[in-house]
Amino acid sequence: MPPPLATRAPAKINLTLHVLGRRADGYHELESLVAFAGTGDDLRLEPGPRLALRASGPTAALAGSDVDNLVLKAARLLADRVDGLQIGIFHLTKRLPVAAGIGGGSSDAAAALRLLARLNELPLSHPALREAARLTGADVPVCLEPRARMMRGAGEALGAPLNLPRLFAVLVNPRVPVETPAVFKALGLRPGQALAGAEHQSVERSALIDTLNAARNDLESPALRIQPLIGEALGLLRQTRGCRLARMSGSGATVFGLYDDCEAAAAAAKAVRRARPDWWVKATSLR
Ligand SMILES: C[C@](O)(CO)[C@H](O)COP(=O)(O)OP(=O)(O)OC[C@H]1O[C@@H](n2ccc(N)nc2=O)[C@H](O)[C@@H]1O
Ligand SMILES: Nc1ncnc2c1ncn2[C@@H]1O[C@H](COP(=O)(O)OP(=O)(O)OP(=O)(O)O)[C@@H](O)[C@H]1O
Repeated sequence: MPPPLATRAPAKINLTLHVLGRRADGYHELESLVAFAGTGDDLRLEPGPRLALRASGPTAALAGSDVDNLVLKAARLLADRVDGLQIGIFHLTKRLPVAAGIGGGSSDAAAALRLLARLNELPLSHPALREAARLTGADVPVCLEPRARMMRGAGEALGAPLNLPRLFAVLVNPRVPVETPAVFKALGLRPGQALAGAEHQSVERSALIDTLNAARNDLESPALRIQPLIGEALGLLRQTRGCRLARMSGSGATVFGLYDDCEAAAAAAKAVRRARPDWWVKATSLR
């Protein structure tokens, strides 16, 4: 029996995000340790002659029109590159907050490519798949095989998968969208300009949280200027018992807190929810 054509599109978390500078083409050169959460969207593919998307779930309406969905963009880019590609109708269950720095759209697009690869018996290393991922968006290549790893360049240069210890986390999003281009713009780099103090850092497995504490997210302060609720979310996490690190993911507004065990993460999520019942708050694990 063929394997079921369904997959999870997990949230992407930038445990670190160092901006090295801005390239001549306007994109920023990054160095980011990326991990994936136990929470995410779900995608299913029903094979058929027509490419289409049916989106449902609590945040589906926020993701914009189906024709502009990154799931279809990725599928079209792959169909343009592989003769006779078998396609079908995608069913997306959308739960992740949108424009939230946790790569929801990117992970959905990567999930679509994984399902098309499975249906067409293409390896994930297939050049057409890699190219379709890269052209869909900067975060899509790292989401193609969602395992913790270093991401460099504009997102296209990926390190080998890392066996990180499981991290217990709370994700908090104040339910305000933050647009990625605006945050990069607020960083204020000219094309060709390096970010002062930018240096390469290697990440060791041991004492991972201490290592993470020595790193940072360079998009945090420009994003905070655009959306001050990010600061409130960070402040709330820092007040929770046992919070070892609180930081923003990607270009925001989602922030994450790290804890030593899942009980501490669950208690912290409860405390944040009590303070802000209107926010999206999720206790999860990252790896
Ligand atoms: C901030 C991160 O989430 C970190 O993982 C990603 O770099 C952003 O990935 P993404 O949302 O998939 O980005 P894209 O949709 O490809 O690009 C959105 C916009 O972000 C800016 N952008 C993105 C990635 C990058 N390395 N440099 C950039 O300057 C560009 O202005 C681009 O027009
Ligand atoms: N499947 C999708 N899910 C969410 N947003 C989508 C999707 N397809 C297209 N979009 C559009 O993409 C934009 C970015 O949404 P997304 O949730 O991927 O942002 P993000 O989490 O900030 O991404 P990143 O962390 O990669 O910067 C939104 O403006 C949204 O309208």
